[in-house]
Amino acid sequence: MTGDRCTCTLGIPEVVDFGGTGTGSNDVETTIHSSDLLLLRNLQQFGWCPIRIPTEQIGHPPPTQQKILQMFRDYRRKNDSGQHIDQACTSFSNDVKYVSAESGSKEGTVEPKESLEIELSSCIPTDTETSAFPSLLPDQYRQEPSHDDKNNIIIKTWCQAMSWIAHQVCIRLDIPPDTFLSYHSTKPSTSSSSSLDLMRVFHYYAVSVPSVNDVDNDRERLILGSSPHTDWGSLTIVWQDHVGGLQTYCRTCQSWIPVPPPSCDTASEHAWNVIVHVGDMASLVLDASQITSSFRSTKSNGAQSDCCTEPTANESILDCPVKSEIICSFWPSPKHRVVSSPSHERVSLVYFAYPPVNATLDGIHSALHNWQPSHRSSCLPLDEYYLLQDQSSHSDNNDDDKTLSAAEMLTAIWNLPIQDIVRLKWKQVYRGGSNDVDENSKSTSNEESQGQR
Ligand SMILES: O=C(O)CCC(=O)C(=O)O
Ligand SMILES: [Fe+2]
Repeated sequence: MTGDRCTCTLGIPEVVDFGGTGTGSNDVETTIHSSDLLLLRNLQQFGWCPIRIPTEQIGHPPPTQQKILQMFRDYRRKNDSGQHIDQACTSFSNDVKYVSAESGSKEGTVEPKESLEIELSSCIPTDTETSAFPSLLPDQYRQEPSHDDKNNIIIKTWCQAMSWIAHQVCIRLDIPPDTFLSYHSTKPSTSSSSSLDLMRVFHYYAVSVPSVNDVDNDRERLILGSSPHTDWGSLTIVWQDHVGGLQTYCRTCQSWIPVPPPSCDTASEHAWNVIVHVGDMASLVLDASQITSSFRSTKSNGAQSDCCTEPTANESILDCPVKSEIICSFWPSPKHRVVSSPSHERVSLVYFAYPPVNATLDGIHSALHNWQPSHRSSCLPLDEYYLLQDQSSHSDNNDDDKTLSAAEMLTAIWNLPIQDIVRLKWKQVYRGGSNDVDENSKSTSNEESQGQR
């Protein structure tokens, strides 16, 4: 099944315009208030929503394909000239990491792309720099910066812009931003250094489809730049160029639906056209079915519930498992993938936002207790959440290791600090090489890794 138009009645979500002037199709939906409702409706119905933000709100023009491709050329030129012989992973500065091939599935299929990666904590202006967003460029950089400095500043500016957009989504929906996000744009110094948020700049190669033999004639051959997955965190903000290739899975009509790329007209410097994806953590804490409440009800009254009693010191949390295999969430976590084009290279920016490092899913669930997103919810099997899947490659699996079911995994992570959950996931997706994952860094330093979601 390819990216055909969805045949069910759901269609695709309408663009939400943060500028309030609308896309021209329906003026009723274009006031600020109704655009917030549309955003909420889209996240409830689809788990994702296209958003247009006028450039003047962000203060910096959106990326262009040309600019991003130039960055990768700059990196390669520098690398070829041997300047980074000892730091194969470091790009324009110590903050920006280059990641080459990635293996995106358990089977180890290599995804034809490269990326540059930066953590939000590296993007916050220090006290000596300007802290006023969106005037991000420190004075020192206004004098003739080097090529690398320019790339470095631009990437940081994009990262801040994407972080700001995630923050705006929460504000517009009245979600306390410090439940879903670790960073307030109004308080740049607050706990930024311990944020897990990161942005990746992707370059997907144009890959031609191998010739189809007779046996496979009726099956379409797709090259996946990013294999199907859900994102682990709270919110993901994606900017894609006009080539497109991002697709989301419609669980109703069971087919892949293209996420429309901005047309060449709208891909102008006047607006940022992005997509917000609900991440697994956000979806799980917005549990409408109350399956995750069984932990708290046993904790608060210590009584036997239909789950079990709170584990004693000698029992593991796994003695108190989630029984259900299905969750009904106010916001579904959308499964998505990227299909490589046979003829056009594609670029994107992907910003992965996580809750505060020391928060727990349980704590966020409680904090959002009074946040009523209305009553619509979608039910999906727990094993649809990649956060709850064991993403270790088959060859990494020791036969003695018991693989946890998705329900057991949810039980196991429910009260863990977010940073521990994410560390666990990095370990699962780390591929190959003799070096251990550097737990202080979100990057692996060898040739083949799997992307953070
Ligand atoms: O490049 C894109 O458009 C999306 C990639 C993605 O979904 C991811 O890296 O998690
Ligand atoms: Fe993703």
